[in-house]
Amino acid sequence: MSQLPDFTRARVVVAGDVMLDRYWSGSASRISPEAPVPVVQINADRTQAGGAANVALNLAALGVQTHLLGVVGDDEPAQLLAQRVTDAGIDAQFTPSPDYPTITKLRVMSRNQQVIRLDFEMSLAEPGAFDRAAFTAQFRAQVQQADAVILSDYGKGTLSDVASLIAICRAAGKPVTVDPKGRDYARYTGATLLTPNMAELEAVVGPCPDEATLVAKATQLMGELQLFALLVTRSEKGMSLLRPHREPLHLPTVAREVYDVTGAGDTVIATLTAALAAGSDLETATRLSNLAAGVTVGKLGAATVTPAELQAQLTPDGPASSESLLMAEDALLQWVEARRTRGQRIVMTNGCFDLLHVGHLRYLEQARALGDALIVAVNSDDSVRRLKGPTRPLNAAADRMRVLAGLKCVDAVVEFGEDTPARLIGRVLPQVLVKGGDYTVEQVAGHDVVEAAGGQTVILNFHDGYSTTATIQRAQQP
Ligand SMILES: Nc1ncnc2c1ncn2[C@@H]1O[C@H](COP(=O)(O)OP(=O)(O)O)[C@@H](O)[C@H]1O
Ligand SMILES: O=P(O)(O)OC[C@@H](O)[C@H]1O[C@@H](OP(=O)(O)O)[C@@H](O)[C@@H](O)[C@@H]1O
Repeated sequence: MSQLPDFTRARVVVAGDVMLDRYWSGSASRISPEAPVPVVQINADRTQAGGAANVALNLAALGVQTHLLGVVGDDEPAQLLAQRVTDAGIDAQFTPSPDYPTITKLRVMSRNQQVIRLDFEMSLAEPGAFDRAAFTAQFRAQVQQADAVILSDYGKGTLSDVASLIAICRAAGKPVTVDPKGRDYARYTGATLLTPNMAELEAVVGPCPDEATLVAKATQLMGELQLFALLVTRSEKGMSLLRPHREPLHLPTVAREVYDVTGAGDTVIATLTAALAAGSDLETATRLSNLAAGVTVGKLGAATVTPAELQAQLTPDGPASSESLLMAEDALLQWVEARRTRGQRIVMTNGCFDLLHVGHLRYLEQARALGDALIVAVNSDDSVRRLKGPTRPLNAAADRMRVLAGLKCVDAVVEFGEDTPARLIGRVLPQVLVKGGDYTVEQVAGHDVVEAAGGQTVILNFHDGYSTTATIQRAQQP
């Protein structure tokens, strides 16, 4: 997939805890004479839509026809919030709650850092906080015209009868994604998909110290709640998509720089649901949401992502210098992820490539033809010495890799230090793993993990008469 779905044809309803994010900023150059606290001299007051309203902003920034339902007080923050969402082209219906404040998060900032956050809120779960029947009636009406629904639960009480809202979506046959809160997940039974972050999930299923435990516990929860899927967002570890009877899909983060992670979860659920509503399949929608989160964490405050920014993540940069094909392992994983998201088939092979000869070239060209991008993993100098003896390699790893990177058929080059690249292959999980004809499939390091993940191992024909060792021997003859 190299094109984005057409988000403008999607119509999505967001219901949940809307809030106003307020930022008071100024310099902090002295400590108060009254108490050991910094004095911030405020010179800027900025407001932004937050919580469920930030989810709506993220949808609108993608071009989605967005309808927002929430509860606000009778106060200045309510007016500011209404202004922010209307400016973004969102159709908002706010149910009044005159005796309660509009939920407001006031951050006092200095040098782009929070000095303190002040929350103004009272639980909207209390009976009589707002006209719940009117809210539900508006929700029901909006759902009928929607392609998909998002329930953005920050535990403030707007969604305290979330089970009946999910039932409305199900009866209307509309997908409903939920950003959950609290410990009682039974109330989300029957939702299409939940997007807890790690802390939210662990609060419900207990500690998940490793990926296997996470998958086991999340899979059990998914079954109990009869979900279609569960997407666990894992901060700097990316995200994991779980579906019944399917292998988990673990996506590493693609963030190039991380500045402020506030609201990344809002971006995830908005992008994922927008893509589903625009006709993408769940795996593509998840990959897009991961790319979008990678963009948003590079921005200050709760932020949004435009289709142009998302498209830039999908579009390869212009002609790269061959040096840029030399990658460290983590950079390679991000590179792989971006290509997978574009639907590319990744091919991987490995070797020492000490003296490159035409047999190598033919085999690498054939390997490249099996997919859309070829990664070559190269043994480090120590690894070559262990395999081939103390006189090898003739060329240092940096030079061997640089020569490979100059070949037209090679798209990425990475070094590995172990005797075999099995661990690295297990991280990359190429769709096609290739070796030359001097191996059988069973002898190819990493073939088992690649095949378990649905990939294939290919042994290419051996080109007789070409070998580095034979070339060295010829050169040594008097
Ligand atoms: N520190 C980080 N480094 C890189 N990516 C991050 C980081 N924090 C969040 N992300 C991205 O944002 C997504 C959502 O963030 P997460 O912290 O898991 O959820 P939430 O914002 O709901 O607490 C992650 O899946 C990841 O793609
Ligand atoms: O839950 P509390 O802390 O009371 O309130 C929510 C806030 O922490 C912030 O949570 C963020 O989302 P993420 O949770 O970072 O995705 C965004 O929605 C902000 O707009 C919002 O102010």
